[in-house]
Amino acid sequence: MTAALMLELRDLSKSFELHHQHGARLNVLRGLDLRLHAGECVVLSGASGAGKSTLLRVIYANYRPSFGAVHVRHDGRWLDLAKASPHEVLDVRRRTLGYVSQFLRVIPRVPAVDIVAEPVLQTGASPQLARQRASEMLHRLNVPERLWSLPPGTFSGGEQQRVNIARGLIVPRPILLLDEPTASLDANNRAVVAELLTEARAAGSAVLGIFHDEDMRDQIATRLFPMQALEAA
Ligand SMILES: Nc1ncnc2c1ncn2[C@@H]1O[C@H](COP(=O)(O)OP(=O)(O)OP(=O)(O)O)[C@@H](O)[C@H]1O
Repeated sequence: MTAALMLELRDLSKSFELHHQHGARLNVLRGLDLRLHAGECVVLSGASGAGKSTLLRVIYANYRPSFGAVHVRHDGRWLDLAKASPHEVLDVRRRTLGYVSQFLRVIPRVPAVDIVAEPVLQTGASPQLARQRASEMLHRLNVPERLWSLPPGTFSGGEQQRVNIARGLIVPRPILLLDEPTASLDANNRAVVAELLTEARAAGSAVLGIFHDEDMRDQIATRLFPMQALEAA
């Protein structure tokens, strides 16, 4: 049986208008096509500045593409995020499309365990169950228990990153976008993340990510998607 197509980019282009340079345009993505299936892990490769993060932000609808389509399978039907309403984008983000970046958005005074538990609460689960699931994730990612009840503002870079990954992976998502989520992790914790991603794929998630670490790439990528910087117009 062939795996379900989950995401399809068609003829996607993105350029930025540089307001400080008399409206010059910077072309970052041009005519890009990509298909992502359930259970795959496609890793974006290419030099710094090739547009890898921009591509993930366009898919997550942080940036609107200049041209082309971002078709996402949402609730069994196809939706073009390039044309979707803000309400539809929020619904897709809540139930279909997860995004884990390098940085945790710290909310003052909210303990780590509650930051991780929040996506579970949003599914309608009880606070007890959400906290239990959050504790399991934090434990798995080797975040010391003494930190769970503290807000992560003062945590180390790697500790914050692990809280961020725990939050990003705690609820299974049909499509997962990962922008270097393991950049500050040691080899042990990278291996845990690789394991969590393998489990997510086995459960049917389609993964698209940026990983500069070669070991990590070798462990998780089912395919590479090479990208190249374009010349400025
Ligand atoms: N909001 C923006 N406004 C203007 N230019 C931007 C914007 N976002 C990205 N760029 C430019 O787009 C190009 C691609 O950036 P991007 O961050 O996508 O590259 P990348 O491949 O992810 O690089 P790296 O591996 O260094 O993170 C860069 O030249 C960057 O300056």
